[in-house]
Amino acid sequence: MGQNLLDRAEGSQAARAGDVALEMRQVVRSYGTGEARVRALDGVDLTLDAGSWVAVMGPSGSGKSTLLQCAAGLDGVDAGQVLLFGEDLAGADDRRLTRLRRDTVGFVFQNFNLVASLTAEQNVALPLRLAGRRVGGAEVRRALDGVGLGDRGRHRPRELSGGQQQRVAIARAMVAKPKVLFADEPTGALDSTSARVVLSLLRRMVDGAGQTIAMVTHDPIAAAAADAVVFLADGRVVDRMERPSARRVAERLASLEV
Ligand SMILES: Nc1ncnc2c1ncn2[C@@H]1O[C@H](COP(=O)(O)OP(=O)(O)OP(=O)(O)O)[C@@H](O)[C@H]1O
Repeated sequence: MGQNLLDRAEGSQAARAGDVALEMRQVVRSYGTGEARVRALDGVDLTLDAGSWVAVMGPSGSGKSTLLQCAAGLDGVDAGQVLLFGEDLAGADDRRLTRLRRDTVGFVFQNFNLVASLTAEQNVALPLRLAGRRVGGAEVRRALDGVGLGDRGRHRPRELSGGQQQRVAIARAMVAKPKVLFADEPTGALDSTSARVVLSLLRRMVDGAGQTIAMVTHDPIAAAAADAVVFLADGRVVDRMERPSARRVAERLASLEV
């Protein structure tokens, strides 16, 4: 990671207006070989402004999860460029990528990915501990307070509802103050009430803390909570909708799925 990116990652997570958080240029990512070769991403161009929230939608197999993995530096690309705050991930060695993942990006997954044997507080503190940082109890409790779970810090995941577990996962992602949060189906396993709570937490991160979110979802209602929706089909961006409504998103998605 370049010093420029490190400086910013270590400073405030709030981005400056006009910054571009993520830029993908003609990104290609294939899997398999020979007959079985699949172009999961087939020339993706995508720009994500800092301080904005973009949902990624598309039919099953259209490349949504692959896009998120490549954008976050969890997976490499075959061709094209991925720039996070202007820094080309392809040019980053393993050490730089590790620091980038630790300092600049956060993740939230559909199945929460909490450690079953740890309490909510320990789960929230884990990424910082693994990164060798001292973690204050107050910092962890503030993060849990922020997602409305200040009284559940000593509970283990199995003692929490799905919605509460996802809120712990959000607190865990946010305690490191990432500039960009990548969320893969964050409401996919939740009932509609819990989903609404999670979506309002994500909105607060964007509006309150100036963070940037890229979120894969199948749910038009979740997508409508974002500032814009990008539609993928066959590994390409085929449309982008600003200020989406659930109805318009559902209609556009249906037209891609036929
Ligand atoms: N590790 C892999 N090995 C081989 N093929 C893969 C791998 N990961 C993804 N693919 C293929 O790449 C394409 C895109 O997959 P991806 O998971 O990104 O789609 P998606 O839009 O997220 O799908 P879904 O909505 O079903 O989760 C699919 O054809 C998939 O089969």
